[in-house]
Amino acid sequence: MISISEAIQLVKDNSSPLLKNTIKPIEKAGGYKLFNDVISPLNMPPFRQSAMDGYAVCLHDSLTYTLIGEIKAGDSIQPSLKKGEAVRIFTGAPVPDTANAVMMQEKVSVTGSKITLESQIPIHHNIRPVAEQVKKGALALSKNTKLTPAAIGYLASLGIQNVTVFKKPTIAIVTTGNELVEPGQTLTYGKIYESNSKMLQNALYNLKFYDVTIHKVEDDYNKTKAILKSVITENDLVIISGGISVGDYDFVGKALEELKVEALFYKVKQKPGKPLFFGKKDKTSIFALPGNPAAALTCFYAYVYIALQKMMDNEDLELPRIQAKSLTKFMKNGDRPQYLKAIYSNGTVKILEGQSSAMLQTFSVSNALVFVPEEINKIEIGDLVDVVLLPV
Ligand SMILES: Nc1nc2c(c(=O)[nH]1)N[C@H]1C(S)=C(S)[C@@H](COP(=O)(O)OP(=O)(O)OC[C@H]3O[C@@H](n4cnc5c(N)ncnc54)[C@H](O)[C@@H]3O)O[C@H]1N2
Ligand code: MOO
Repeated sequence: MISISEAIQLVKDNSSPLLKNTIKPIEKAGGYKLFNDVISPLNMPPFRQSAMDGYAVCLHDSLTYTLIGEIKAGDSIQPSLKKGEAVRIFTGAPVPDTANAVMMQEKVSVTGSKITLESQIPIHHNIRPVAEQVKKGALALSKNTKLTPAAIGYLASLGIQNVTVFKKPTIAIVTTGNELVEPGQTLTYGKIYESNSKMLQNALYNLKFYDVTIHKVEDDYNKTKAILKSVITENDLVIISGGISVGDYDFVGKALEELKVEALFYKVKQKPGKPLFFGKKDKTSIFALPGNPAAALTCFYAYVYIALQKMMDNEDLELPRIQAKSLTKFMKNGDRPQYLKAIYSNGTVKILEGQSSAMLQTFSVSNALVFVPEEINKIEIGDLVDVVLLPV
């Protein structure tokens, strides 16, 4: 059995950026990182734009101008202004080449075809110059930029429809167990509803990993081996739930061994999640999470999360950790470091009742895990404790 820090280090050392690429329509590229520099195909803005609703003028010494027309956003007209002439103009409309400033309408008084400015305005006032944001042929966004909603909008404004991004891992979730029944089916004696696949799939979706398939297998050695063989070949990451402990019907460990998966660790000194397995076969990372639902989800956040961040070449590999004042007392049994379901709020944290690794009720209302190290057995109200913030 290894320590949590050794296990985390092994996950970090044995996970690497995927470096594969894929082309995505920009509306589906949010959260991805650019695989290439994106070069702007046009000047942005493509023409001199009015930044205000008001009057475009050809400046002269007087404050009074003669109105000669109107330009709306979307118009393609190019009236010719002489010194002392003006056109009515609206935000986003093209400013004629012969106009050199725009005055907002609040600062203009109009009498028939004459307008009078409140004060003199500087040249170029309220005109967005051509290519102010980016020039045609210049770097619009550089490789590795994470595509935020703003970045998607920016690419769309440049007329870009598709981008090449770093591919995210293809992920298989495999659940094991004869006792598992699909929600919707009748629950007979001895059976429970299968919940880990939906839980883990949602944890992945929450982190914007959508290339996820779910596979279910009963407690049968040959079937377990067959399914694991195929998902390991076809995916970058395999997350198995259950069947990894020492029972006579826990076939995952034996099947992985038979499939020549390199075991990097099995069993971590922690609660919950002791019988956690991590291994590799060629480039595929394989986690076998304990079947107990809360143990499976805790291990997902503490270990699988790190592998995912490493695969995406992200800098922050672990979930954020802070210290907070405990609002509750807690007594730890045994010497395994423990992750406790908790609610963090504003510098304080409440450790919840019901910490069994079989229970999801408390996890459902948690937004954090309190980490209690090996050497601490007792938490008093007011003690500063380590808190892992969950991405919920
Ligand atoms: N003799 C020992 N027994 C056990 C030990 C041990 O050290 N010695 N460790 C215990 C710990 S700790 C855990 S955690 C579990 C892990 O067991 P497995 O990973 O083999 O998981 P299963 O036995 O398949 O299932 C455990 C539990 O979780 C339920 N489960 C499983 N999969 C699902 C699912 N997809 N959805 C909902 N619930 C699921 C399953 O019915 C069991 O109740 O081993 C202990 N035993
Ligand atoms: O690892 Mo188990 O999760 O302690 O129940």
